[in-house]
Amino acid sequence: MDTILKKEGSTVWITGLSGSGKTTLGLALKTYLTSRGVPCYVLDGDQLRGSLSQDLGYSSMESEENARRAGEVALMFAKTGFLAICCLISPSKRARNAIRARHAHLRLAFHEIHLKCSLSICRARDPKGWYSKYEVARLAHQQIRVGSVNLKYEDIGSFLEENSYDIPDEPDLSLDTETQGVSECLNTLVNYLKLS
Ligand SMILES: Nc1ncnc2c1ncn2[C@@H]1O[C@H](COP(=O)(O)OS(=O)(=O)O)[C@@H](OP(=O)(O)O)[C@H]1O
Ligand SMILES: Nc1ncnc2c1ncn2[C@@H]1O[C@H](COP(=O)(O)OP(=O)(O)O)[C@@H](O)[C@H]1O
Repeated sequence: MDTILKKEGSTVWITGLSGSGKTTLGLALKTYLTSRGVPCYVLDGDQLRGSLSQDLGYSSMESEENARRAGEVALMFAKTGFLAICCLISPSKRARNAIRARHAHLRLAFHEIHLKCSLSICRARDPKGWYSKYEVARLAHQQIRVGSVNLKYEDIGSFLEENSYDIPDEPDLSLDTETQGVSECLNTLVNYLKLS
């Protein structure tokens, strides 16, 4: 843990489909780091969408803007020495690369962690009930209301089609949450952070 402690602030960006385990792993990392005195903060897509990004829907452009905002907030935390843990679907490779570039510009480390989990397993997990809600709406040809936003089918994206999520080509770390449990993934992540 010394390596992490000695470092300046940085961002751990956890990306993956809804239900792949971003929040679970992000919170487990926070608990681990906090108990060892490492200052960290979790920025979760679900929470940001009820606050900083409540004006945004889920079209590709709006998701990119959402990621951009989360990236800028992460930078603010990282600049003050925090380890920012971002848990966002962030389906756009372009948006993730732009955030990486912003970090590089400010000489702050950015770790892209991809949670690999197939859409069928995410659907089966359905921790927030979104997949079944969307399926019901799709069958009934209804629009879906999420917070203050009315969603069109073409904007439901990653909930229906795997290819609406850009799989990272070269993530800093890829964790298979389909075959590995939470503690195994956490161990691998912590070991990676200690060495990086
Ligand atoms: N259509 C649609 N697309 C994406 N996400 C949806 C949608 N509808 C609802 N939700 C809920 O909002 C959470 C996604 O927030 P993110 O900020 O991570 O999404 S994104 O990066 O802007 O795509 C996401 O959180 P996670 O399940 O934790 O990934 C969902 O709970
Ligand atoms: N290796 C793993 N890492 C994280 N979550 C896992 C893992 N294996 C199974 N899960 C389960 O998958 C679900 C993921 O839910 P959540 O963390 O809310 O996902 P997301 O934030 O990506 O939508 C949880 O019920 C969690 O217990």
